[in-house]
Amino acid sequence: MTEFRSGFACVVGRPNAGKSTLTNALVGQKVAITSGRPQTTRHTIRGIVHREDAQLVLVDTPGLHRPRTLLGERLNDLVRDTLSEVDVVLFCLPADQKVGPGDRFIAAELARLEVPVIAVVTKSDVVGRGRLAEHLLMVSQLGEWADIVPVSAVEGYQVDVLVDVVIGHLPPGPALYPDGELTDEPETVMVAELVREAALEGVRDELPHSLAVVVDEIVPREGSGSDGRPPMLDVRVNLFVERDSQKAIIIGKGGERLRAVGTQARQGIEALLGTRIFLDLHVKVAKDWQRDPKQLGRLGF
Ligand SMILES: Nc1nc2c(ncn2[C@@H]2O[C@H](COP(=O)(O)OP(=O)(O)OP(=O)(O)O)[C@@H](O)[C@H]2O)c(=O)[nH]1
Repeated sequence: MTEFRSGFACVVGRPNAGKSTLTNALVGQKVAITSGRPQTTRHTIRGIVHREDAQLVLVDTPGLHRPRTLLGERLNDLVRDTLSEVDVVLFCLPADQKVGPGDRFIAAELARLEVPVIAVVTKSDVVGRGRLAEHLLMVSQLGEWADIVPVSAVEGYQVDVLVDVVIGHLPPGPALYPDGELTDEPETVMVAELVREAALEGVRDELPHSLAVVVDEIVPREGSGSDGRPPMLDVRVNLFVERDSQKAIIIGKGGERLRAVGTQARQGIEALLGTRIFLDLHVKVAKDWQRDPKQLGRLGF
């Protein structure tokens, strides 16, 4: 049995180099779920690659992710810190563009690090073999790379090879994060809290005590995310009240109030999850749920 490996990587490269598309191809659909979630690392997690034998956590590099500013300035200490804290750096160099001053600038900065850097030649599907070979040669002369891997994130070409190569550079260690979307307790609790807050805005009386909000599921919308943007998420939430009269209050005349609740909650949830969502709210009556142990359990109390 091979030893389990885990660690952090970040993807760098000049604007339009294919960083986001590559990140999404590496992590499949999980990127949106994990984006914007600060955890034990103080860096924002862009996605997690879960495998039988390894876990790779892709983190954002402040500044290098907005390389337009980078080209004008020196890399600041923060960026250098981040880059020296990860286990491996993926440097994207698009095959359809000549190695230019922007790439040389980043290469020079990366040369100062101790961390292994993998040169990833992105978009190899858009050029012929001759051009690709030429580009690989130019890239190999640009610096000291731990590996050079040509990929096409759009066609999925060599993405698995790249994952193997990256994991080869990770230290042995246990998984850092749980597998599976909904195991992330704090996130679903926060989503429920945002809905609850919106639903209770302007209402008084006993309703606050009678309302239980439960996140049913958070799943990526099928087919979304192929454009390089984080996938859109379907967020389904149940609002449990104790009486029909309370249900009527939450829903409002012609559903007007529930729509307003949805609009308000959606803004907060999108900011939290860092992606577009479709928020599906269902109001249900669970009679006297507060006094019923079975129901309490089901509602997460
Ligand atoms: N044909 C092809 N196009 C690609 C590939 N990867 C990315 N692209 C396209 O290249 C463009 C830039 O890709 P992004 O992933 O947004 O690049 P980025 O480096 O994240 O860009 P910035 O956010 O500006 O730094 C998009 O139009 C992608 O669709 C690829 O493997 N093949």
